[in-house]
Amino acid sequence: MLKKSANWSLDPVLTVEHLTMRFGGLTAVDDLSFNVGRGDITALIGPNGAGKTTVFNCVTGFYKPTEGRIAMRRGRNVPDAMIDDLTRSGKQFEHDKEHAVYLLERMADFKITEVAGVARTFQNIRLFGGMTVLENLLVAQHNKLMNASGLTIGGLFGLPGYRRSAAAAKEKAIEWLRHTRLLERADDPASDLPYGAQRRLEIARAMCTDPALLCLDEPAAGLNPRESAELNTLLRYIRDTHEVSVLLIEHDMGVVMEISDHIIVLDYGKKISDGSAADVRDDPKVIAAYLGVDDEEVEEGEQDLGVKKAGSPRATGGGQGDTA
Ligand SMILES: Nc1ncnc2c1ncn2[C@@H]1O[C@H](COP(=O)(O)OP(=O)(O)OP(=O)(O)O)[C@@H](O)[C@H]1O
Repeated sequence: MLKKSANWSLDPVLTVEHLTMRFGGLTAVDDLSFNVGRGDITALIGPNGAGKTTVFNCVTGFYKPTEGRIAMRRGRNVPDAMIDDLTRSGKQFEHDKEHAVYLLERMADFKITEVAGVARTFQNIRLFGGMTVLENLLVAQHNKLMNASGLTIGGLFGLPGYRRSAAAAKEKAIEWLRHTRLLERADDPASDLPYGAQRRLEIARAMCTDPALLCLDEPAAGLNPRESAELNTLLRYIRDTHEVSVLLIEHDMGVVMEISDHIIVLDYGKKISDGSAADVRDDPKVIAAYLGVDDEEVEEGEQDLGVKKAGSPRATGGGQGDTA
């Protein structure tokens, strides 16, 4: 069952405003604004080259946007005024007793994960292949452990605080191995896992950093139908049980339409639709630009919509059959 309330306008966890990213003469993301609702699964979709990965890279600090504000909001109903005050202050983040705001465009990528609570997975799996499955999850918690050690050798060799944190890190890793059905493979090298299991391990690793927002870049790519169904169950579990908001890029429309509370559609770096799965599915702009019409019809649709090409060639066939 999909949730009905429009969390993205009532209580956003992420607010992206006027985001623009230029690479030389190419505008990959063009004055884009959208919200991600707290506790929602939000999908960012669009044809190949629409700018989805560039948006992800801006949100997670891999790119510094050319223009725009990206505000991560922790705590319920963060007042807009708090974000405006922070923007004027020139600081990266601010908090009071109930809320915290982080301006991600001002923060380094590691701080976005560690401090602002945004975790991500990649289109191309990036695990430590030579390490065991369990070690991959412990490494993800390295920073927390180093802090618990007091950053001293003495700490590493025996402070009770460090021992407690090490035990908690292992417990958390085992919990996520269980949720992702990888416990039996805990001692195997990560590179020995089949592809679908490596994708689940990436999600487990991201969850071990205790994120408030989990960003997944094509999590269903390369999965078979059974694995895609399992992914849906896992993402719902993460949303419902751990109160984590999820933002995903996905080409598999079966996955997107089934699990998304909210869908944002990009074409040539601009937002062309934004709403529930039903709203987006029935939107003629989306059908023209994305959902499997041939090139000629896409051209006509774009002319009708006045969508301006960014000057880059777009790969054809960026539909659901592409990567699934
Ligand atoms: N680092 C970069 N340097 C130059 N151009 C880039 C860079 N990254 C992305 N682009 C260009 O920006 C545009 C948007 O690319 P992006 O990868 O964000 O699209 P996408 O929607 O994620 O596509 P796909 O579905 O194929 O992954 C494309 O024209 C791409 O070639």
